[in-house]
Amino acid sequence: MSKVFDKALGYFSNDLAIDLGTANTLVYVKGKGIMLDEPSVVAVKEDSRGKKVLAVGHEAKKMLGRTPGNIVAIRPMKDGVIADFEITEAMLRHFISKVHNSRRLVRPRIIICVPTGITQVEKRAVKESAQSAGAREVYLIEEPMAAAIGAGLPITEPTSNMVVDIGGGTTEVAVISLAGIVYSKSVRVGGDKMDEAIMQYVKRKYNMLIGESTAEIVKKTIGSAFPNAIDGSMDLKGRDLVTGIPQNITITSEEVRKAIAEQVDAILQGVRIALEQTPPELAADIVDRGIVITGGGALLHGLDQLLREETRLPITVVDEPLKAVVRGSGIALDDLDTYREVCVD
Ligand SMILES: Nc1ncnc2c1ncn2[C@@H]1O[C@H](COP(=O)(O)OP(=O)(O)OP(=O)(O)O)[C@@H](O)[C@H]1O
Repeated sequence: MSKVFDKALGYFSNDLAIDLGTANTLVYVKGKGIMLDEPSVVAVKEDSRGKKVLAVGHEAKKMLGRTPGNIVAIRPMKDGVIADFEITEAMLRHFISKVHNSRRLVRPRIIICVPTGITQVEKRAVKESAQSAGAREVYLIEEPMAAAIGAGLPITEPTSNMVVDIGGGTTEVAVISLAGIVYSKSVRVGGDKMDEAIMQYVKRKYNMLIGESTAEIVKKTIGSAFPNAIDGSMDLKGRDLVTGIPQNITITSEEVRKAIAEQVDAILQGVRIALEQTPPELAADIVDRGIVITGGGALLHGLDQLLREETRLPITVVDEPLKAVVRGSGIALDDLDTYREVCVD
């Protein structure tokens, strides 16, 4: 294991950058790269003695919707912020010890990403959660800033860049110039609400219940934001709500596109409002440079086409959009002296 010498403390330390997302948590270890990429899910057993964590990450996600009575699979982050403090801390502690191979090292410095729209109380919750999980110092970086750094945009130059980061719980639209966020808008709509909309559609149209993991697979496989961006269908198994008997249905990409249209439209509205409210000098840069889209939602078929059609601007999907935020936070961690100014209190 390569380690980085911490001059200030005279120890070897393994500092971390964490993208603590609603859907996924990714961890970058200084000097090593992205060492963990797991769903933000924790399986918890609850009895008279209290709560016990049974599984975290991939293992816990497999249990979603399949758990017996006293075991629940919890997603402790909701809409980009901590919904369950205790479970978030347990999840962070588990992930930190996993990347450190359970070795006791000097307590790490941690950069952790937060959405732009969150309150001071919510920021404090993230900091305290990371401290309780073992951090000695915690720096916060806003997700679109991290995404912009991860996308290789020239964030310190006096030119503006627009980033749209579409995650599980939130969509963040930000205009960045001279190492600061000049304008930002956070919409609490992302991939999770699309999954819910697919579940609702199947329930309404076919009288059938499907789980959120199935809805997510449908979205990723045949979901789209633009007509004819993908053509196909999927067979789904579920339970008939009336008879209670397992049944099969076939759902088409066109049906899925319509089912998630409201959520896609909310994202588009967020981008439109951001463009309208961006100061004119900065807007001129955006006309030239266009918009960069990041986050898992950027992978939705045809979303780039839709944004191109509706805004008439150049749209670029960043490479490996699910990793842009953690990549950017990692770059900031590797050169904290330069990037400290982009961190927020
Ligand atoms: N190929 C794909 N097509 C459509 N959506 C996808 C695809 N791959 C991943 N997603 C969606 O992207 C979302 C996860 O993205 P990401 O990991 O960037 O979010 P997050 O950082 O966990 O959430 P947030 O930023 O809201 O806290 C999920 O809703 C997931 O279903």
